[in-house]
Amino acid sequence: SFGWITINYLLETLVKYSFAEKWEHPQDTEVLGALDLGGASTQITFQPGVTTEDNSTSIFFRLYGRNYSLYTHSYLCYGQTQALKMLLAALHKVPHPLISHPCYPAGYWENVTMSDLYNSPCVHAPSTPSPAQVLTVIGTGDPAACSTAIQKLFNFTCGANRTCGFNGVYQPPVRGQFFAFAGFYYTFHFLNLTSQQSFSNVNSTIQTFCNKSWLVETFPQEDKFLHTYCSVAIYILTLLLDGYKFNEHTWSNIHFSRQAANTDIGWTLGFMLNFTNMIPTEALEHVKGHQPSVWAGAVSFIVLAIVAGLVAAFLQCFWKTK
Ligand SMILES: Nc1ncnc2c1ncn2[C@@H]1O[C@H](COP(=O)(O)OP(=O)(O)O)[C@@H](O)[C@H]1O
Repeated sequence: SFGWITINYLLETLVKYSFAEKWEHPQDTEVLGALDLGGASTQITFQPGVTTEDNSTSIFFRLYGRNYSLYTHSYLCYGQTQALKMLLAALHKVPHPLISHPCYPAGYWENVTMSDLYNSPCVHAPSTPSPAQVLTVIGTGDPAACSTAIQKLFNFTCGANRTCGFNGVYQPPVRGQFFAFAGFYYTFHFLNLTSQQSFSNVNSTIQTFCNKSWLVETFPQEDKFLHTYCSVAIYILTLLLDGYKFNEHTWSNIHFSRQAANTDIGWTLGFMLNFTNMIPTEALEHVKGHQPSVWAGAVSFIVLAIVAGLVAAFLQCFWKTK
């Protein structure tokens, strides 16, 4: 998606706009980083503290008369839908039709067909295709095993003398404040974790939730994502901590948000703002009008001239008739 590039224009503009109520660039403010978790891919963008080593992960642009150089990368297949698919495929012991799933609640089960599971380029289909075969997924509600299984979806090795995100992708150390939205927000909102809770609080809430058995009565509202919240919560922790290398100290720099300045955040809005050129490249010029004293003098002169003209016309008529 275009989002991870344009979201920075959007966030910066909206946040600045909400503070200043003007479309201009206030001085000495930092660019906010953006963390986006979509269905198919996840994106990270921020202004690094060091010059980036790798041009394929850098973007440059001009905004409000200033040049920006950002780090950005999009990890395809690491969006929440595709990541859960990779997890399920990894838990599938071919040709066994039962899959025990540590991230799903104990007591939960569902049927999926082989074609549902292996219909994506993010998972490798088994060598003997049997698309109609039905697989039964059974929840075991085991957060430690869930975490281990999710870790295996990532490759954390990184070449010497460099820093990485994951799968060998170069990434400078995270820096500054971040907005985490879309998939990051949905699950954390459900778990009431969007009000800057401490890292230990977040961890214990997720552990407690993941240990719950499947009792729909506990959550009376209809929610088609209910059975996925534990998997996604643990996936988010793994992605942010082991993937992007946040830690318990930098955790407080992540703001899980749906909105900035009363506007929903998402890649579509960023794309639209970028596409319609609504965000200025150059700084606003302050065009000065007249000084108030000059303006008042000019108005007084015009009023006096009109009055004098009317008086002269009246006198002229008066003398004529006399
Ligand atoms: N209310 C919700 N609760 C939990 N997950 C959701 C909710 N709405 C959407 N999702 C999931 O969040 C992911 C990202 O959503 P979205 O940002 O709309 O997707 P995309 O960027 O792929 O268009 C999708 O995988 C979707 O299944």
